[in-house]
Amino acid sequence: MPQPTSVPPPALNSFDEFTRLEEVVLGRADHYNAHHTEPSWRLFFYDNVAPVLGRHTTPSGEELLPIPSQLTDELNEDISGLADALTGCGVNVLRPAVPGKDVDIRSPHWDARATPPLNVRDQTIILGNTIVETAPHIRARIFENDLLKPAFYRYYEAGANWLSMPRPALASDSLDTSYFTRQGLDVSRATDGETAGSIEGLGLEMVFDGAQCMRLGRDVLVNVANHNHELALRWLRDNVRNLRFHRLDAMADNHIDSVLVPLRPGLMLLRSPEYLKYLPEAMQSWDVIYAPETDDSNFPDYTDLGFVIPIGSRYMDINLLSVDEDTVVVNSLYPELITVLERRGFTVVPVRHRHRRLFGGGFHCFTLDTVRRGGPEDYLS
Ligand SMILES: NC(=[NH2+])NCCC[C@H](N)C(=O)O
Repeated sequence: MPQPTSVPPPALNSFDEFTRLEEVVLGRADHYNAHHTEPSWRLFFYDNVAPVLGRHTTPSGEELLPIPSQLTDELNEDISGLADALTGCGVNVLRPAVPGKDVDIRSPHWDARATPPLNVRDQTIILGNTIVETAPHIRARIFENDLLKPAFYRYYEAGANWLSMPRPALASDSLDTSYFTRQGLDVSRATDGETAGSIEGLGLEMVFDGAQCMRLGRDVLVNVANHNHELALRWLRDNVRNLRFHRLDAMADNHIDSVLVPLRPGLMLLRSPEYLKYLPEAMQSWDVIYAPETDDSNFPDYTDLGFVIPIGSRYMDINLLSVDEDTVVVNSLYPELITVLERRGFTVVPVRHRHRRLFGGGFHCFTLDTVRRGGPEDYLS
């Protein structure tokens, strides 16, 4: 009798954001029941949370802000919808391991409630056949990739290369606040009450998230907004020799995937014309779809739920995921964008995603596209 043959895992191959998607890791929100709003978290989300900090801090200085379970349940329901849609498009969907419980972590310098592996785009960049684990900014995320290791070993066994940026200590002086201070903003709402220890002689560290990159074949755009990021760009250039890294000078505080999404060679989705100037010259002549206006009616009303904090902006839904150069998965709660994309000839797969502003991620953030068909093409000449 013929033996059933087990299909070998595919080779890691992901150079861009738009060629045919074959395999993806999709995040999960199990146990996402609190935001630990300690200083590294507040600084990371400062653009969005500064206006509500203070107003929402409890008198006891409690930093663990509970997320109502209804919201996490609804988020998981929407993520299941995304999993089904991707499977329906013929994409193989892998998931991170489940945390199993709430996890409190402690380093020699601080402690934090661990963040579940939801926004898997953030702590890893796939550069061709190389897994690059990045250097977390948020303390609560320092062990997040452990839950992706089953997937990473699967690709490693199949021949992938695997690198990690030096793990930052995230001590009290590690993070650069200059992005905000350059704009004349007071960062004390983020940094006040810091209880982490310091390390003598350690200044600003290499700190960087995968979602600060956009991949375009042999070119990678890299948002550098401060010295933490500057160190990481140098590390990328030194360690990944086969690609060209282009510095985008402070296009955003950190992540750029709710500002810019390349849709196919020569066409990109961009938040607004003011962002064009940050892009490499070759991209400035690309055709652009600007993100259409949306209004508050597309966002849930949380007033009855008591405390919730928006860590994502109203632009989160720019953050779509391409299945191929003609097919995109878009939040059904951004109908204005769906209309524009359909008019441009795209096949849009609508998937509902309600709580994107509370968990800081859209479909691009929730996914790590590990296998796409494209190679190290030159899209910039
Ligand atoms: N990979 C991600 N988590 N991206 C999300 C970027 C969100 C961006 N900071 C905004 O508020 O619009």
